[in-house]
Amino acid sequence: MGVVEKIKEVEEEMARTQKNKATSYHLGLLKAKLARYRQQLLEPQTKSGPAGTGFDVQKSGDARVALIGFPSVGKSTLLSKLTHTQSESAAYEFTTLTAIPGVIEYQGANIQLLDLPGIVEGASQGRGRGRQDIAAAKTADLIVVMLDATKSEEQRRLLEIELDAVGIRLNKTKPDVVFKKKTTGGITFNTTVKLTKTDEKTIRTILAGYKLHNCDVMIREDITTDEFIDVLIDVYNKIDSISLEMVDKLARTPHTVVISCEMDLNLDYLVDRMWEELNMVKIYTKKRGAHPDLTDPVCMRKGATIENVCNSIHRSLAPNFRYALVWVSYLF
Ligand SMILES: Nc1nc2c(ncn2[C@@H]2O[C@H](COP(=O)(O)OP(=O)(O)OP(=O)(O)O)[C@@H](O)[C@H]2O)c(=O)[nH]1
Ligand SMILES: [K+]
Ligand SMILES: [Mg+2]
Repeated sequence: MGVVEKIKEVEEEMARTQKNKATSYHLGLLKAKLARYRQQLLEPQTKSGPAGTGFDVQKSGDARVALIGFPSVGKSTLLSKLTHTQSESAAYEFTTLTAIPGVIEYQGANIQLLDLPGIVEGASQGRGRGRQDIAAAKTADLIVVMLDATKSEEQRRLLEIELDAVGIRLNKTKPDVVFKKKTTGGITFNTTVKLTKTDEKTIRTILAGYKLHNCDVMIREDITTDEFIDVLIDVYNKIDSISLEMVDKLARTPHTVVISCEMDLNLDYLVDRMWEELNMVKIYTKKRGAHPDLTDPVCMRKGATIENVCNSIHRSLAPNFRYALVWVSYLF
């Protein structure tokens, strides 16, 4: 049985299983199993072609944002607008066949933007370049899901199905969960509210499914098991071609940004929103007795440790590290 069939089987069993206190542990196990299979689905297949087909783009900069969506929604046009890289765009589908990286310079940070080939229906089951697309998206700190404002709402549902099949959830509010990976120490689990829709055992099972054995988890909201994952923004492009009423309606949808690449509408706002969602902090290093160099920050995601900062400067720094003085300013 292939992985896709196994996933189907588990999903069916989950659908058959009534959700209640007595079954929640069993459902958690199934969920972890699903997570494992999904991960397998994302692992590169050796027989699917020569290595280095353009998807192994080296991570660079301070964070990575992946552009994902159906063909011809304007992903490449956006990359060419926001970065110095030109990615070919055209009116026909599948213009882009590999991952094209560009760099957005913002507030002293370099954000890598990845333009990806269009996703096809069935991508999650290995059709088209979907597998590589999704694998690349999974390496990103933020996924921008791009949609065509001139197309029907159906596209969103179809894309949702593809992304959901690999554990990427579309347009869900980011739950108030703080999650920190560690190298040792096991899992510490804390909640500030009573969990009524999931429980510690289930979440531990899910973490194990993702091979996360050492991390701190702090949950500050009564989440469901499903909400335990992902960060993304939905972007509707081509608003130059729809009615104002329609633009207004789309713009009011939560976690949604409306833009027009062609008419340069709202692109700055999109970058602001990416930055916000990425939760970046700027760290300025300084020498004793000297002012910090405010032109050249080290940019990290919120929650980064001093060790992460050291490693981002130079690999030799952390082993010889003794102490750090840290000043925090909330005035950005
Ligand atoms: N009206 C309008 N057309 C746009 C806009 N942005 C892009 N387009 C057009 O949409 C078509 C597809 O753009 P691409 O950037 O190639 O789209 P893509 O998503 O990269 O497509 P694939 O690489 O084939 O998946 C081109 O003809 C663009 O000129 C926009 O804001 N408004
Ligand atoms: K295209
Ligand atoms: Mg393209």
